[in-house]
Amino acid sequence: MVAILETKNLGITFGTHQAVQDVSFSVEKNEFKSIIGPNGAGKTTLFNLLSGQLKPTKGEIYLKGQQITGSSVVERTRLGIGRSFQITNVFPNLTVLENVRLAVQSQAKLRYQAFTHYRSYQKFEEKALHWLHVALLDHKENTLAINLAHGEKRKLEMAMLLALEPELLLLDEPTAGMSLEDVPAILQVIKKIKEEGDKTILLIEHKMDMIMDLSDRIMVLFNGKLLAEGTPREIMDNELVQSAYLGGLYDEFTSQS
Ligand SMILES: Nc1ncnc2c1ncn2[C@@H]1O[C@H](COP(=O)(O)OP(=O)(O)OP(=O)(O)O)[C@@H](O)[C@H]1O
Repeated sequence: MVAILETKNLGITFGTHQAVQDVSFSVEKNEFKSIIGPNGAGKTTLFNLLSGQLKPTKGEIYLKGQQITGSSVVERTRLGIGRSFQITNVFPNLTVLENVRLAVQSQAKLRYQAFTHYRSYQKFEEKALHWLHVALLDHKENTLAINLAHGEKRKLEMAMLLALEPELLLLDEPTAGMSLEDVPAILQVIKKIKEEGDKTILLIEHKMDMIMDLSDRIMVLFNGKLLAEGTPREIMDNELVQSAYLGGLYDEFTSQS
């Protein structure tokens, strides 16, 4: 197995607070790995370190064997890291298709320095329609983003992220702020991406049934430290995890299965 992402003793301190401490892990190519942990455990901060929004005060990050610890966000995007945020981030007054086409165009520029002239336009639009299809939004292509329901905006965001063609997807709580009825749709999109089989995915989520359903492996963060790592079953059976974090959620899951 090839590690697409690896961290060694990664850490960051804000003032005296060690938000992430000595976190070492690796993610294999095409693996689906989730990160769980209570509020404030350091999950989003870890993502910020991986995507380059924050620079670590300690440790190293490697992407496909290449050290990227000091690389910028743009450089990491070019190298294949794509990151979603907890908040929706779309152009409200453009249509769904226009939003995704812009992402396709910026990917072309970023990767191939292609000049975006009118002959490329049709190609960009075809690609954009493909990503809308993957994100289960094909029927909404002409809708203004501002008029989409919240769940649909998250799907659009996912389509825009996919349009950047990242090898490694960092998904930060894709169901955040969603109503319960919207959750199955985004879950369906993530499953579809997983089934296509050519993406490595790191997912932060609080919804345990979703985590159990999707993950090959799970990492548990607690007070900025990596408390445990293993298959969903290993994590469920891990007494340290149960006592430190899962509690009621664990009982809820086992009574369902
Ligand atoms: N820029 C910052 N400056 C100071 N403290 C920060 C900063 N970013 C995060 N923190 C602190 O680091 C800790 C970890 O926060 P983080 O947002 O990573 O947790 P989380 O596990 O993602 O939580 P949640 O599940 O609520 O999103 C928290 O105590 C937070 O207050």
